[in-house]
Amino acid sequence: MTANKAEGLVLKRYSGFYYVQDEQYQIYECKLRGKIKAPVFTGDRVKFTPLEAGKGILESIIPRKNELYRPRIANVNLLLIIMACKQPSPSLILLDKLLLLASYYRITPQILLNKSDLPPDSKSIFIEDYYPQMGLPPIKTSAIKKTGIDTLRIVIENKITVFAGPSGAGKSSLLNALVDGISVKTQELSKKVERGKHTTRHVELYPLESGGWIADTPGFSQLEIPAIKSSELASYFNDLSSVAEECKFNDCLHQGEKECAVKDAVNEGLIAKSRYQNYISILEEILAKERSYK
Ligand SMILES: Nc1nc2c(ncn2[C@@H]2O[C@H](COP(=O)(O)OP(=O)(O)OP(=O)(O)O)[C@@H](O)[C@H]2O)c(=O)[nH]1
Ligand SMILES: [Zn+2]
Repeated sequence: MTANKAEGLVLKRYSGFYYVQDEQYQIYECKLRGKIKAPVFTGDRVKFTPLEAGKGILESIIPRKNELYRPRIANVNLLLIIMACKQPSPSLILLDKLLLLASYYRITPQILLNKSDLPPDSKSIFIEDYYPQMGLPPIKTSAIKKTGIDTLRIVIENKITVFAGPSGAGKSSLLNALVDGISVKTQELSKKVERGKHTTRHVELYPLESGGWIADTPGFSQLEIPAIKSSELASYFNDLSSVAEECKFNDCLHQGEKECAVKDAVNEGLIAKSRYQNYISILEEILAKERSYK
């Protein structure tokens, strides 16, 4: 029995069926083996038994690397954080929150600055200067001029990618540039994206012909801060955590304390003020939540 089992990736669930893509890019319409009780997510890697005529039986879920609940998707490899160089000006708080979420859910983040055909504004220049020091060099694209798209293709190759970013940054335009003239499936995606009509409940993965899958979802539509303790927040900020060890107090929150290495580093210009301010504003949100639970 086990000899003819195959491995595949769940692209979507639709009216009781799971659409599973195998390693040869064949798609099978699978029913669930009765004994599976745990919910199957889009993005799950599964074992299945192929049957005739593109049908199959989904047998088991291979353990997940990560899982998101809103949207519900498993095994995301890349969070593509899309900001425009200007129009709209990049949102640094959104960027830092998305980086925090990526780190919390153990998803590799990639910053992308779109609209590189326009002169960048000061925040965009800041992102290009500062974030590479944290190991986060942005890629630059112009969805309109079609520049940087090949670099983006390489970055997302063979990965499950979720797009995120403010309205107007160019997410739909980039998707359209990526899927330009490709398969029917992906053209459906670009149409869908244009209409901007997707529910977050049924996430669908679209295979790109150049390799990789893009989730049909705005990604982290809910920017709720996950259950991080106030004492752990700084550990998710690479630039803060690297100096936090030198704080006088082990439990320093880098807020009102005296002799805080983080605050010193901010005053010396080693840590960006915006990063520190965004840390403090998220910290205050978490502290307020913690107080309300007491
Ligand atoms: N100059 C320039 N304009 C762009 C570029 N990419 C997108 N735009 C324009 O920016 C506007 C917003 O682009 P969208 O692709 O709709 O942005 P979005 O991020 O999908 O926005 P939402 O659907 O609201 O989340 C449109 O008018 C695009 O034509 C670019 O690379 N350069
Ligand atoms: Zn401190």
